[in-house]
Amino acid sequence: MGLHLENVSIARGRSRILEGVTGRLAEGQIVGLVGPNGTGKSTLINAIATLLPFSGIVRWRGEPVRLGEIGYMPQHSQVRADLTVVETVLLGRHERLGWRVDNGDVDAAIFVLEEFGIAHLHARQMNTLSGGQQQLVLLAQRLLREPKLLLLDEATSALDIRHQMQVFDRLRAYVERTGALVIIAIHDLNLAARHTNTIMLLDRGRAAGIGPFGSVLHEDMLRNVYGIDAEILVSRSGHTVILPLGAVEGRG
Ligand SMILES: Nc1ncnc2c1ncn2[C@@H]1O[C@H](COP(=O)(O)OP(=O)(O)OP(=O)(O)O)[C@@H](O)[C@H]1O
Repeated sequence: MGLHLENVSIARGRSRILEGVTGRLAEGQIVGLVGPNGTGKSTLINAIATLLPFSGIVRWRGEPVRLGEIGYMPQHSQVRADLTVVETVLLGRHERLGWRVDNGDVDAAIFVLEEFGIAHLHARQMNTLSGGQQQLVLLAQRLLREPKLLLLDEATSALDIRHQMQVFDRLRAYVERTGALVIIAIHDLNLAARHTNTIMLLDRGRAAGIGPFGSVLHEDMLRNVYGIDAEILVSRSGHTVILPLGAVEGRG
């Protein structure tokens, strides 16, 4: 059944931030939500997560979204409390844990940390980690919940290239194991081309295209929406690569 969006619109004051966003996103895939700065990606994610009032329809598996049942990681997520890494990951299961944490839960938390290559940090205080390390821990926390709908707002923006690939490999394995739908807002179009199944392109609050990368982000679309001239190449290993050539003159 997946996620169904119909005419999702949001206005703030006089400005329309989302306008008539419509589309169906099937389960069992990674969807890259892309578009230039300020085009409404975070707003759409927040609307799906029920954190913003909107007009239109959002249905997950035919029902309204319930925030407690999905995974959601906002842009610039941080942990301010005085917690260790493993405690932070365990908070992903807080409804289930109550006052008792059993060994099975700790093992599961350590396992997710191992998958992200950061199990060696398990006893560190969160506030002693780098921004990228914190981002990995918070992703591990979201995955420990095993949500069937996972909304990630630029969740790999602080990561080096190896960790970005590691995160997408883990998300891919997670999607294949659980049949979940992962929607990730992302600026790096080459990363999106490599690791997502479907692209949802926003252009000034409207859905300008939904589909496989090549059918949405062709050279004309990059010019019209992003204001860049670019070549789209196929690498020796058969992957799509966007090579930006320059900004189109006269675009703000
Ligand atoms: N609280 C707010 N009040 C008024 N306008 C807002 C508010 N929050 C966001 N906006 C506006 O809504 C538009 C969409 O913002 P949003 O953060 O959703 O874009 P985005 O695509 O996620 O951008 P970025 O890629 O820069 O993170 C922007 O023009 C922004 O200025």
